[in-house]
Amino acid sequence: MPKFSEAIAPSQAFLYGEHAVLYGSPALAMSVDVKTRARVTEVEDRIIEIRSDRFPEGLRWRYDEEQPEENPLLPLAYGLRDLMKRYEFNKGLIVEISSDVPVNSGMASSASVSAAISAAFLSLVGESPEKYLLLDIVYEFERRIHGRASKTGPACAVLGGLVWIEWRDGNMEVSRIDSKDDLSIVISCSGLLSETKKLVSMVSKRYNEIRDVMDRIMHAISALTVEGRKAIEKRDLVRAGELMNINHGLLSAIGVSNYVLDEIVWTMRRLGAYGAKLSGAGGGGCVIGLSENPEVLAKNLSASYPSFAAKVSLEGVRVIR
Ligand SMILES: Nc1ncnc2c1ncn2[C@@H]1O[C@H](COP(=O)(O)OP(=O)(O)O)[C@@H](O)[C@H]1O
Ligand SMILES: C[C@@](O)(CCOP(=O)(O)O)CC(=O)O
Repeated sequence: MPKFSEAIAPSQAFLYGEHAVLYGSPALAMSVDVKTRARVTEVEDRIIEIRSDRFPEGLRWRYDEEQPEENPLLPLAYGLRDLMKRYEFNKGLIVEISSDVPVNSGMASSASVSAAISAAFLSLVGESPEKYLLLDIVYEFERRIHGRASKTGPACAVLGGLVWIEWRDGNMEVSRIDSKDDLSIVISCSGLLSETKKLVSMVSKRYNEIRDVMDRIMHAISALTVEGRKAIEKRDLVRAGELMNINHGLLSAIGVSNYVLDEIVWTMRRLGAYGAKLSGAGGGGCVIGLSENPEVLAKNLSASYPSFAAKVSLEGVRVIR
């Protein structure tokens, strides 16, 4: 039996502060109990092969003989190649990914996958890194995939729970707040792709063009994120929902919402949500909402959009074999 290891990692919902977190604001996100599983198997051939149920074309790369062809899985292969060098692993790997996380949906599928494969690889080579070291490794993957990125997705995938991102002296610091498992949200999917890299650069262009205006919006998002944290910690869902509504309005203002996302947000509100907003990069992807009864809201929304209730995952990435 070839040597292998397997790990499982949760995904993310942005409660407050996406985009603005790239401009110095804090962010609050929830690790979501919708997960990615990755198995990493050692092989003698010097290859990196990635198979994924979401990317049926896969990738196979003889890493010291050929240049790999363009492929959406390439950033993962490059990230693995770096890890293999760092841990002096001179063989090959077959990586099998199966994920319940919708791709390009604002749920940080990229970070969830990167955390599962990094943790599985490290276990294969007999390492059990401290969580914050693993977080830095996953953040490197994230930067390969997106270019400019915050640590929010990696923190949700690695640490689990509610994660707080803030800037101190020019560095992004990550901490876990709260440790109760009683938070659930509703997630509704637009079916439209949310292309993180494209949206981040669109916002950056706008920021450079009308900086005074954009700075004020980012500042308002920063303030509401701080208030949002207080409301979430107190489990004051009414106030937390109200702040989500404000956050969604400001995300619309910076240009990352659209007709479909706004329609889902309004449908959630009409069906009784305390508040709703797009989650992640926007332009498509998912909308999240807070409600007294997320199961019932998700069921009612399902008539119009694929929707489900999702619980906070207190557990971050975990090696399972
Ligand atoms: N199930 C998966 N299998 C393999 N790679 C994945 C999977 N999910 C995400 N990825 C990687 O992450 C990229 C998508 O990341 P991104 O555009 O940020 O979407 P998201 O907002 O869902 O993170 C994919 O192009 C791929 O490299
Ligand atoms: C726009 C941004 O704030 C969130 C992107 O989230 P996602 O890739 O859509 O899950 C970028 C980031 O935080 O890395």
